[in-house]
Amino acid sequence: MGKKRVYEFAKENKMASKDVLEKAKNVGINYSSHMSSMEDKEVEQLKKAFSQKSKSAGSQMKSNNSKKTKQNNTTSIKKANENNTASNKQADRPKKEHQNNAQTNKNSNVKQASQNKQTNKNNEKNSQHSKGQTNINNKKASSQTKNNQKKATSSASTGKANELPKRTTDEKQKQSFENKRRRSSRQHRGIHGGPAGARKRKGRKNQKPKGPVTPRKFKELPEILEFTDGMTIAELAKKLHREPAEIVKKLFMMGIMATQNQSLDKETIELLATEYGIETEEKVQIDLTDFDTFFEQEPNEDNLVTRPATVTIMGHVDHGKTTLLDSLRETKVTEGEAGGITQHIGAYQVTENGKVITFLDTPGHAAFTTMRARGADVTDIAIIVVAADDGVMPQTVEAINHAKAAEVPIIVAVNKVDKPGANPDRVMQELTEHGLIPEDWGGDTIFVQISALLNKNLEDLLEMILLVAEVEELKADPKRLAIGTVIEARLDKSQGSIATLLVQEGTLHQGEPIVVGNTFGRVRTMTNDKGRRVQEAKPSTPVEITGLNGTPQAGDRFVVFKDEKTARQVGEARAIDATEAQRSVTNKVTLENLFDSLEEGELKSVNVIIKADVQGSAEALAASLEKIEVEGVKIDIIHTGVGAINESDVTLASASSAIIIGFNVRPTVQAKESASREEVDIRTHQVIYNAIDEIEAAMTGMLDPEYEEQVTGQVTVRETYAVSKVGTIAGCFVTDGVIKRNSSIRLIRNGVVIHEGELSSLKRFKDDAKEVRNGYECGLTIEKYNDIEVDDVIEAFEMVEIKK
Ligand SMILES: Nc1nc2c(ncn2[C@@H]2O[C@H](COP(=O)(O)OP(=O)(O)OP(=O)(O)O)[C@@H](O)[C@H]2O)c(=O)[nH]1
Repeated sequence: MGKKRVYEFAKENKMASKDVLEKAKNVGINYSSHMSSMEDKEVEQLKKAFSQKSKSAGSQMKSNNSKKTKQNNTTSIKKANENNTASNKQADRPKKEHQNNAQTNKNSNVKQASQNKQTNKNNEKNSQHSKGQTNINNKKASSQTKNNQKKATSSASTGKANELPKRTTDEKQKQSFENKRRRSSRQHRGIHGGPAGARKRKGRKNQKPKGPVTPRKFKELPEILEFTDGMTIAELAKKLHREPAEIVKKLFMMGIMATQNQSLDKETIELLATEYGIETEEKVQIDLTDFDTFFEQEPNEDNLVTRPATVTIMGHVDHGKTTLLDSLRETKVTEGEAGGITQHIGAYQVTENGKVITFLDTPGHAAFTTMRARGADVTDIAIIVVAADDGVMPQTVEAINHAKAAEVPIIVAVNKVDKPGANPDRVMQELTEHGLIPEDWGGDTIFVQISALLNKNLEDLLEMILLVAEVEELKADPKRLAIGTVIEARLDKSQGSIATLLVQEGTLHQGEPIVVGNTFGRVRTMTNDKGRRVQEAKPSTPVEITGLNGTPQAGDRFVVFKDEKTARQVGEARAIDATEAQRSVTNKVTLENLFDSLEEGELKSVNVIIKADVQGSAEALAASLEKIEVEGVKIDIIHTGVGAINESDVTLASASSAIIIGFNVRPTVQAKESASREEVDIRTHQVIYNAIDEIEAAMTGMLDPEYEEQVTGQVTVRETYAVSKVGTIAGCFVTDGVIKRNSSIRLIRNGVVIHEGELSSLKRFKDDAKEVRNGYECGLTIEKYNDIEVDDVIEAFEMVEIKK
């Protein structure tokens, strides 16, 4: 038996590897990780150190659970601090405890004093993010944080004030409603501004001496003025318990002219508050449609509990990713569940030593990166599978780089060790070049040699995952409203949209209002990875849900809201935002926008993908298309293939801004869906020439059109009438061709062009005319031009595009 490793020692002594590492450090032994091997002498030394510790910590070390021990210690430290007895014991404790201690000490006064209050608040805050306004204003807003104490006392005195820094959604909704009302009332006043304003002024003049119409009870100024940027004077007046007129006056004295309904900026409001001698606190409005708000929310430390790790398996093609996922699923999932049949929902959980691990069921870094690209970082640990008989391959390197880019810890699973040509050492050697050095060679990467096919060493792999998870200290707050990420989503004929969600924080319950990506709804049903209906899903748990009004996409994030109304509003707003965003970035090439793309210099060649019923037609079409060249713009065939246009063609087209031409083939349903989502242009034809013509026409159309002037007719001015408000009307006779209402004109006097412009009216007798032909009389006026004289000649012309 070889040397003992740190994690084995930890396991034997029923404690966390992390604690062992720390203790070792304290006694002067530096292990690089939990995989480090221990000298016998060190084992003894550590045992001694721990037994001393257990003496000094009293009965607490007796606890079996190492985590518990840590917590117990911390709580006891807290207590000790409170009693001011901690200092005697400190020398004995490991470094981390010192840190804890110091921190607790530091925090204890401030924290402890406010904690009761704060905890309640936080609880409320965290568990009710649908109520929107979180404590952000505490962080960002208050320009006067020094005033916190004051605030505390004032808020303590009134229950309502106590809640103020935390804006609830109700308040937020009220606020946005208020804003709308304000806007509409402003508009209203805009329309009826005169009379309303006048009435007010009159009223004030007449009634002021007699006192206000609605006598207001005198109220003290608030101690803190809570405001939002852009508040109106009227709104501020309410907050300040003062008449708006008084504020208008005050501002006037400060040199700021403003009316009651005028919005004031932050600086002015702060100035005004200074005038009144009170402090300000800005309330920052949270945009509920921005999910970052929920994902970046400070956790409520008191609620944090350990959560399962989420693992993604990556590696080169055929190195055994799927086999590993299947083996783990078959041996581990079904094992624990009597008659359990695993469902493919995109993720599943296995239990090892009573601890749960969540595996994402889509192997490969493409899915991993797509998720990341959409802002979803769900993976905690990456397993890089490398076949021992094949070694490090291009996609192995890619996978390593993807994992490194995501800053996710890596475990290497050297697979297929059962194979005759297996050479695990070579794999290790090759991986060192990519920064993955095994523990035995002085590095800190965990390598496990497995055979996914024969289920060999899978337990070891799971144990290592648990070990890394433990070191990572993965925690989540199950008490808040759930947030997380879509793992998979599809449209089902009978059930509608089905999405697999991975809960990342909070607990998801059946029936909750939810916004998923740009869709929303209520969680109608929840099914777990074993196909069982469940009522709730805790952090790191994947569940399949129904009840959404649309189908989200993998990698979309979800947020649960307290009430359906907010969920609907947020969902609808996000859908609108997404449509607008999509509209503004239409960079996909379609035959329609081909010309614009070329004009902006984005394209020098047009990428085309050809799918045909037989290879011969595909090649013929490709050859013909490649011959088209219009003004230096060429066709570039990036892919040809036989068979229906599938999703992969669309993905390729989307990634390379290509147009897909189908000859005698149609797109599959999925391809059609994905093409409309990705805005990929698919053109299908039965006749080769039509396909060529269409492309050629589009390419011709996309070239800069050239125009030439075409004179359509001539008229002579016979009379002129000066009409006030209209200008000069010319009574004319069409001597040649035709003059149209939308013609451009040139006014010629004695052979000299004296004006060029547009008509502003053209009439036959009293009626407006679209055009007047040769031999008829007409009346006309010229836009913004009145210097028309009898015998002037008016030439009508049009700019006509020259066909190439
Ligand atoms: N001998 C042996 N063969 C294995 C082992 N693991 C996987 N294989 C075989 O290797 C081949 C590829 O395995 P997959 O699991 O499909 O590999 P993959 O990495 O998922 O491949 P892609 O999905 O194409 O990326 C299959 O024929 C497996 O049976 C193993 O441990 N030992």
